[in-house]
Amino acid sequence: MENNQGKLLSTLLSGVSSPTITGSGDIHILNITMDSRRVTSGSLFVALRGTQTDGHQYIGLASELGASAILCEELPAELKETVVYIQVPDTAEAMGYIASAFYDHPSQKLSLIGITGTNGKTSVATFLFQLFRALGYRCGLLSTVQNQIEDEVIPATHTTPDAIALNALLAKMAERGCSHAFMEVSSHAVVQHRISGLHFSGGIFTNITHDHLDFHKTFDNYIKAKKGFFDMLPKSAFALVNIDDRRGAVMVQNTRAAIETYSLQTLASFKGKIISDTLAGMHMEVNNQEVWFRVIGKFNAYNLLSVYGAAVLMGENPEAVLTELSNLKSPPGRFEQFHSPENIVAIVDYAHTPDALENVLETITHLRHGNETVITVVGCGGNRDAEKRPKMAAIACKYSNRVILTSDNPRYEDPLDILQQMQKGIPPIDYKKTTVIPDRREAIFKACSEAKPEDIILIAGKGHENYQEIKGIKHHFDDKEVLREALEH
Ligand SMILES: CC(=O)N[C@H]1[C@@H](OP(=O)(O)OP(=O)(O)OC[C@H]2O[C@@H](n3ccc(=O)[nH]c3=O)[C@H](O)[C@@H]2O)O[C@H](CO)[C@@H](O)[C@@H]1O[C@H](C)C(=O)N[C@@H](C)C(=O)N[C@H](CCC(=O)O)C(=O)O
Ligand SMILES: Nc1ncnc2c1ncn2[C@@H]1O[C@H](COP(=O)(O)OP(=O)(O)OP(=O)(O)O)[C@@H](O)[C@H]1O
Ligand SMILES: N[C@H](CCC[C@H](N)C(=O)O)C(=O)O
Ligand SMILES: [Mg+2]
Repeated sequence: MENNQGKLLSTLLSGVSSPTITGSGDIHILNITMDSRRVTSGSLFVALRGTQTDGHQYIGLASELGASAILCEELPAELKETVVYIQVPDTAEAMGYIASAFYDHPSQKLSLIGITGTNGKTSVATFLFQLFRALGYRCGLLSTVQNQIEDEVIPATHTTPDAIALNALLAKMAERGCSHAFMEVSSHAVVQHRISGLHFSGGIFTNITHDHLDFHKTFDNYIKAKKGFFDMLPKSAFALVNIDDRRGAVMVQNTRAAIETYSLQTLASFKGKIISDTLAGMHMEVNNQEVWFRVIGKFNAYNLLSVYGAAVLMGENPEAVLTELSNLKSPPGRFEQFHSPENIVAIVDYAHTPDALENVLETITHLRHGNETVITVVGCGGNRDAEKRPKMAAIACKYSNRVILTSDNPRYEDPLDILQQMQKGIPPIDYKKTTVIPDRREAIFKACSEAKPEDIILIAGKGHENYQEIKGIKHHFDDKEVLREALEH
């Protein structure tokens, strides 16, 4: 751990392949940071090439602020005698190994399970965390909604934190006696080497569909990013993949880990079948054993199956696992249901990709008894993959009787531009059922005022989020809060 004496630089570099050191490795590093604004005396400053700027520009500043060592890809023109420079081909990758060493390799002290895929990461990680706690283990969780060490909640800023924050959190978990940690592995995290140097006991692949092409540019790159996680798994780990997803096999093509599969459609190590699915619960067969779950929807059948598989692969008793799983509730903002006194059903869900929206709406379609009206309120995030905008509007129309298009974190874009791009996906025949209400609160109120008893409202895209991000400022906004108010109105 970080202490007054710090860590010997040469020890920190032991996992880094062929670093070129200018100066002596025999100095003590008190902390590591990739942000010059956080450099203090005795820091190791890591120069990262980012999307907005290049950390190499801040090397001079970092040494003025007291950095005793600099990790970089290119040496600065002027070297300071009092500073040690370590040159590596990829600073982001090296930072993973250094962060791990700085915190005494916490991932080796726990059973660390990573979950990757376009949708379902938070759900699976949270279910695993809840399950293993129920089975009596001390556990940690790293997720989009929040990080958690046993009962202590630590706010999350990313789905997968940067390598330094990540190792610091894992170290805290190990220190508190956690035996297990469950974390989401985003595709950004793989590409940016946030997970380099970590020791995983297992990896889970949920699915891959359209998202984040603003960052990865092509679908192929996005697949490669996710596959990168399985490529790095050690031989001792398991790689549990959803083989109903067409890319499931590709994910584990080059992995050294033991390949295991789950499926609702075909033979697999963990095979499930949905017997019935209603608002009250889901009845399934899991490896020939019948079980009733509180969480519902086909997508959750996949999530539960992967959780069951992972737990069994970690040596847990299958029956005990199913008993505990059947009691679990959905994580915050994942198909969360609200029932008004007049019996209007409203669902808040974090579906913010075409695939997630389609899954949720298909689930709702299955749950309908007959003449209920389905009203969907949905928007798309600003400064994010624009290709999903018309697709999500089209999907909302396909499955709903009424669609209200609204704003979802416009960030630095004009909300009306985003809405116009969404509208391009609406087939002319559906124009009549669609309304555009940029103000999300108004949109939710409108949906609730139109709904009659038994109708189903879906509020999609923000789930657990408690803000609306506009021009760099996060204004308090909570779909659930507004919904409760609107339903009582
Ligand atoms: C696109 C992306 O992933 N960006 C992340 C990245 O920032 P960046 O590459 O833009 O960094 P930059 O601003 O160019 O700066 C480059 C370097 O210079 C340094 N710098 C900069 C200024 C200065 O004065 N001094 C200085 O040293 C910065 O600290 C940085 O190390 O590195 C930062 C530090 O780790 C992250 O906070 C930031 O996440 C931003 C906020 C973000 O929105 N990320 C999203 C897209 C993201 O990561 N999402 C995934 C998946 C979400 C999902 O589940 O779907 C996630 O894991 O959360
Ligand atoms: N296995 C699944 N397959 C498809 N859709 C799913 C699955 N699980 C959940 N979903 C849908 O996707 C939404 C997001 O789920 P979840 O938060 O678990 O995904 P995530 O992968 O963590 O997303 P993010 O990339 O934002 O972190 C849910 O609200 C639900 O609509
Ligand atoms: N982690 C995802 C979440 C998107 C959620 C949606 N509400 C949005 O803001 O687009 C992202 O940052 O792309
Ligand atoms: Mg998530």
